Amino acid sequence: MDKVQNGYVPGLKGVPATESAISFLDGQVGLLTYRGFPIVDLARFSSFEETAWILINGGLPETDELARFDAELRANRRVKYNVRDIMKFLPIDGHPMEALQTCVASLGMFYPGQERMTANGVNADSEFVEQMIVKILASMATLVAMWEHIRRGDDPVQPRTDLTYAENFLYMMNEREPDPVEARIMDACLVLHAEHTINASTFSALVCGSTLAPPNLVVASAIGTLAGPLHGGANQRVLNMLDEIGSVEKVSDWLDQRLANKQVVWGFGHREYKVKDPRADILQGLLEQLREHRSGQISPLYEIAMALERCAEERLAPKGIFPNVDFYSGLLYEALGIPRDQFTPIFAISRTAGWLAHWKEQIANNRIFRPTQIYQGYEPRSYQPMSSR
Ligand SMILES: CC(=O)SCCNC(=O)CCNC(=O)[C@H](O)C(C)(C)COP(=O)(O)OP(=O)(O)OC[C@H]1O[C@@H](n2cnc3c(N)ncnc32)[C@H](O)[C@@H]1OP(=O)(O)O
Ligand SMILES: O=C([O-])CC(=O)C(=O)O
Repeated sequence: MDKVQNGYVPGLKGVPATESAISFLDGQVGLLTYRGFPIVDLARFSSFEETAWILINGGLPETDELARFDAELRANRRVKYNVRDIMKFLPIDGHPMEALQTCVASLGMFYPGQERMTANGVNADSEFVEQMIVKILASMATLVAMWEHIRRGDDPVQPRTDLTYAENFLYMMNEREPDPVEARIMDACLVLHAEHTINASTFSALVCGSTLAPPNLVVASAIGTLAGPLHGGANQRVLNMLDEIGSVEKVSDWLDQRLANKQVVWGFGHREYKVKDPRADILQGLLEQLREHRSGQISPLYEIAMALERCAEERLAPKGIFPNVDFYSGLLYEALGIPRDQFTPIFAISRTAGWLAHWKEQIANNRIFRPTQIYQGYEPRSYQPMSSR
């Protein structure tokens, strides 16, 4: 039961935090649209580049608009050598989300221009906004792949400009040109994770953006929020959980035990959806596509995941708890050769499009976020110096 006292709603459940025209979801029927376009169509027919453009600019691009945006993204894939040097100082066993946050936070020092945010009394100059959107979005994949090589003690693989965003990411991660079917699957994953109304990390981005902080720090703040296991960090935990279950036969007992211990099942449940997340369905479809492409060869963990979903039909579905976007994504990433602790950074690459779209929307009509609280502490009381306590 959700407590509402004196207007305070824990977790701000159901409380509107902003007005936005970027995405819409209906959690009763499992509908998600970006700028009005259904996610099913975007995942099938669009690309990450076009989806990012749609989110940031509001509608479908003309051919030349998309070509220009794509060319700018390609041209901005390289990051300064100094960013690489920062990575070299980070502990190799640190979580990639921490490495990513550190490096994204540093970008503003290498690409300055913060003073332009408040130029001439307006909240931002549009050229700076567009430049930073491209710079940050283009850098994300490079930073994630760069950390993968640096932590292994290898030289990073330089980005290529002749590949799409998704192809280039897989190329930089795996040091080989990706199979076209695999690249298309990665592209669809990036589309699917790009935006999701006012989730926790986007809210974090909005709060940070509302202070007119620079966009690299807006994204860094969102990365920190996405990292938690109740949010984007669940995708990594799903795979570890499937490993722990071990086999299809053990699923039912494992789930009983888990629920009896009042532990959450990773990759299940959502604040907004009371049906299966539409993206989980699409991701499962992509897993099927990959299985067919590989002549039936896919991780045995996929069978365990499907068995868990079947068991949860009886035990969690009646409470409105279904697989969310994090449930099937990791199985795809693992099949594409990506280490588990890089699953959430991939989510961050994609969600950067949504974060920056919200940042742009926020600063165009800004008011600093400054909510209030219900004070539960002491009445004013007298301070005793240490000597008289
Ligand atoms: C990209 C994303 O962020 S998608 C979400 C990724 N996160 C996860 O997969 C982590 C597991 N899921 C969860 O912890 C939750 O479902 C959240 C954080 C996503 C949503 O949280 P809330 O909207 O606050 O729901 P809340 O935690 O209040 O759950 C309501 C009830 O469902 C139960 N519940 C919710 N999710 C789960 C779950 N995954 N497993 C078991 N029980 C669950 C809660 O225990 C609670 O039960 P109760 O009413 O008996 O106390
Ligand atoms: O909307 C949320 O609460 C979580 C989220 O970001 C998503 O599901 O993509």
